[in-house]
Amino acid sequence: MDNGKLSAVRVAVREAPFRSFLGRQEPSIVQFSPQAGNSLVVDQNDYHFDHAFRSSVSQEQLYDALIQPLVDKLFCGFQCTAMAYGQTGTGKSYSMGMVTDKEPTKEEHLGVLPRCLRDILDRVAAQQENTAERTRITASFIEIYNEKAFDLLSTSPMDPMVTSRCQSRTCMPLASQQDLQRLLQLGTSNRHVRRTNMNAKSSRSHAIVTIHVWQEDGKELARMNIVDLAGSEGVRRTGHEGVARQEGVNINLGLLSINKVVMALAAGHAVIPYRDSILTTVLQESLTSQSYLTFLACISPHSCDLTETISTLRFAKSAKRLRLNPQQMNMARAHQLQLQQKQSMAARTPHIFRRVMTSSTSVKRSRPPQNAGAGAPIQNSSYLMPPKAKESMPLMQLQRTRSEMGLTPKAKKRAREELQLEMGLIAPSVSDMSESSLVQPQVVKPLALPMLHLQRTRSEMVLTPKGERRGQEEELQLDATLVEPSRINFSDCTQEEQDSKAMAPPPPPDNGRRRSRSFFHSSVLSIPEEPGAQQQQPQQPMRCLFFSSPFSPINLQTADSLQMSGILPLETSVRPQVRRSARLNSMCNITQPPPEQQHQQQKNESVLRRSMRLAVKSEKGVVQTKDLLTTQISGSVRVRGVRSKAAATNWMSKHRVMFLNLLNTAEVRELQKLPGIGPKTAFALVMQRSRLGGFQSLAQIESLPIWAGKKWLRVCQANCLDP
Ligand SMILES: Nc1ncnc2c1ncn2[C@@H]1O[C@H](COP(=O)(O)OP(=O)(O)OP(=O)(O)O)[C@@H](O)[C@H]1O
Repeated sequence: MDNGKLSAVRVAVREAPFRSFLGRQEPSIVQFSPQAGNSLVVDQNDYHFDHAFRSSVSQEQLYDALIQPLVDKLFCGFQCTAMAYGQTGTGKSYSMGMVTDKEPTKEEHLGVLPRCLRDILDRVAAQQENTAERTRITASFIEIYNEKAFDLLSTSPMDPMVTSRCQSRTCMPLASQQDLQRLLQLGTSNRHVRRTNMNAKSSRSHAIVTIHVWQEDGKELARMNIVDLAGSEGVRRTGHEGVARQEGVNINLGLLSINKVVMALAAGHAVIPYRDSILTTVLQESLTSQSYLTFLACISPHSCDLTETISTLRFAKSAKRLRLNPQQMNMARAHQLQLQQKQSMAARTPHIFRRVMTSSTSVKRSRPPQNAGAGAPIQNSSYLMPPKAKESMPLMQLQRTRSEMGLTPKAKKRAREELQLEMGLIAPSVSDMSESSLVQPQVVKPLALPMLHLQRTRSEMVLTPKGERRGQEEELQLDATLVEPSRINFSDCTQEEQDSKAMAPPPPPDNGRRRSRSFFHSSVLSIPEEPGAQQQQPQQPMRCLFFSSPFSPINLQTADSLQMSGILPLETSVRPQVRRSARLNSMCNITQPPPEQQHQQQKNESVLRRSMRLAVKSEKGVVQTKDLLTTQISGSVRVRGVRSKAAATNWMSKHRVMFLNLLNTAEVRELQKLPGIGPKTAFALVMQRSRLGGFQSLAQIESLPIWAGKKWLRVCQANCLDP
């Protein structure tokens, strides 16, 4: 069966016969086009639908043209809904086959429901002849009356249903037409019906009969909803007062809400008002992307009903604009499961994003693996991230890149520092000490670096040449400061000495020059340093016991690095948090690593230093090395030419995929953290995603009607995407 041929939303109009009790025969206000069977003119307005049925159309013709294709879809595993809408007394219940008389209904008057069931039972019988598969058919019948849902097949049909979407309904097995007749009789006897000026047996409630097709193993293969909406009516025209009037008001409320939902969906609005009424809440599943939807708009030929007829046609017209993307129920379940898995994964990681995006100081570290002895070099720095965070690396990288965009230069620098910290490029800051006492010395993990480098390259693509130069300079300075890490030892000091060292008063202003836009202004690297102390320290090699590592950020600058970077020592101002962290950490009783580990650390240090030197020389053109490791370690060396273009293209395609994945999986609160996406847009995206059953491409997202003006362009720019 070709799934593509049948439009997901089909709209048909059926003209009702003249109401005999009105006692007049007048020309119909509806003119049908003699050529096309799908156009009509009412009040000089043209309307085009999938089908336009005259009053003379038979029930069978209507069924064959409109509903039979739905039954085909039902057996392909799709959820299908047929809904009759229109003014009271225009034949909705008649068309849908929801009326039961004491005498058996004549064959020609059988409506959609009995025909549909007959079709389904015939197919099931044919299927069972050919295969060993056993398929079960059941049906439920609920009504929505006065904004309350009632299970008409339950033992207490007068008690309103509790669950908002009426998921738990009484189902009756259907094996024959007699079963259906019993079901309809039971249901309609419990349904609210009243005599009105317009209809002797006017339905005062919206009725939904759902036929479920079950597989042998108890899985639901598909379902068909047959919806007979109560008729729209002018309260004055029905001549009702009291309870009946209130019924009319509630009927109109439900119809108005369904109207609003359809219009909002058709217009691609961000917020779909499903919750406006119980009717739309119950029908929510059928009015989203999951279902094949068929509307039958029933209209009156009488001129006195012109207003209602035009209103019904307007509704049908807006329904025609709906674009749905039905999914097979089993596939939808699999997709739903997949989505749930992804969402739960994403839900575990926002704390990581938040830290990278909003933290201006430190990145917390997790405990290293148990087998890593104190002070032992850890070959894989990825342990810095919690295991759950490692699962979601692509998302994190996306967020990081994103976090760099749209930030102030200072915040961007901090983000980069944090990124480097996570990648194990630099040692933890003093402000991390309270938590980082458990962190072991690290070796730069080369494999973790290409992404970082590409992210930088990308992030610089949107910078001005000046900004780019400044970024490079700053990175170079950062790299240079990393080359020569030195040590400090608080362990040999008493508490007072430690405090006095840490809280030394700032020197006079002429003691050093402060860089106004330096990395060192962030708490990660804003480490006080006395020029004199630099010479004294090497005499007695000291080790930062808080990290059991020589890569202490306490004193990262040396004469060499200063020479390279051109950075003068910072004045010895000490930030309060540094002092506090130092005090706290000095209280921790951490033992000094054994000599062999110290030796290993020194070796690591020298390897890092050499790599950095090479990288810096390469930047200056002294060493034309293609050593990727060197290039990556420098962080500031730009790969130019063809290779850089290819890398950028590669990066962009990966980035686009990651971005699309994120939009397909993230929840509203995660989406709204993305640059350029606010809470409303995030909500709109999630609604559209649920409507469409997931986004296929960024182009599809771009075409959504939720982007006003150049909003999408701005989102792309803010997220490093090619628009
Ligand atoms: N196409 C038709 N052919 C024959 N009889 C029809 C047709 N359409 C409607 N009727 C008759 O008109 C009467 C009203 O129809 P019906 O109850 O289906 O209207 P309705 O739109 O469901 O009204 P309400 O919204 O008030 O329930 C019924 O007696 C029905 O048999």
